[in-house]
Amino acid sequence: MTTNTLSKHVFSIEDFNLWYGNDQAIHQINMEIPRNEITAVIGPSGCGKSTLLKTLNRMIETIPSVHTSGSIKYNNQEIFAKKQLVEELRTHVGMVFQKPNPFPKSIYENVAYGPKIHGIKKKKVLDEIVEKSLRGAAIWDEVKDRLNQNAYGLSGGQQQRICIARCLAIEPDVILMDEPTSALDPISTLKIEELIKELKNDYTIVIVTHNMQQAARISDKTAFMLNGELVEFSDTDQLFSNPKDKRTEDYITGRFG
Ligand SMILES: Nc1ncnc2c1ncn2[C@@H]1O[C@H](COP(=O)(O)OP(=O)(O)OP(=O)(O)O)[C@@H](O)[C@H]1O
Repeated sequence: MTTNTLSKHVFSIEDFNLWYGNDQAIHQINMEIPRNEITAVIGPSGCGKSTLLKTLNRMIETIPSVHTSGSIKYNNQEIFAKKQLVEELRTHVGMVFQKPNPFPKSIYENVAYGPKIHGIKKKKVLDEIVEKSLRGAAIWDEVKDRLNQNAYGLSGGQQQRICIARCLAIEPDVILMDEPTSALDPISTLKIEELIKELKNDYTIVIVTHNMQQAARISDKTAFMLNGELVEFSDTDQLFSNPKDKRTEDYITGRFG
């Protein structure tokens, strides 16, 4: 897989279905995720948001009962193709989780971990990557004097920005975020939201959120899912002000969910 020629849509999802054993969790989804934009995925609990997100970097395959049909192309190449190496896909498509999950290591080691695994050994190069990534995650000034301290000593919001820095250190193309602020207080949430808006200059972001206001605040496009189906996928302004589907309208006006 090469990212030399970048497609307009990072992901093209066609007739995609997913089952956990006999239970179908995703039904016939068609969707194109635009490059350098923020796409939010919203919908009630259990509608399949996380499942869809975790499929995009094939994280879902860690669950043995999962099987799929249809096609998902990343940068014009089928992610399920036999020749596609999962590790390679995941260097292009990074992920940030709901709960900050730093390693029990120093701040520096958390960020240097990915580049080291990819064979970078020179201290000077690693130092540069660590600084650039921490700056990119808007946390450099807060931690620059304590890079050797354990990341567990940071607040939840700071830990989440360390996890974003860890993700940036592998120079991804896309960042998947699974409810990245749901474990954070309002001030940390705002900081992460500001950061996400800045990151879209350099990355494509797909974010799952329970929080409709958050989707409205930060995303360019919003996908509304219900019972494993993609009900509506539109520009965020349009989806919240003038939804095309009655089910979207009912959800965003709080009639269910
Ligand atoms: N590991 C699993 N094994 C079996 N079924 C699963 C598994 N994970 C999720 N499911 C089922 O798949 C469906 C979609 O779940 P998913 O977690 O993707 O929804 P979600 O919209 O992200 O929900 P939430 O907002 O509560 O996180 C649900 O019916 C769920 O019970």
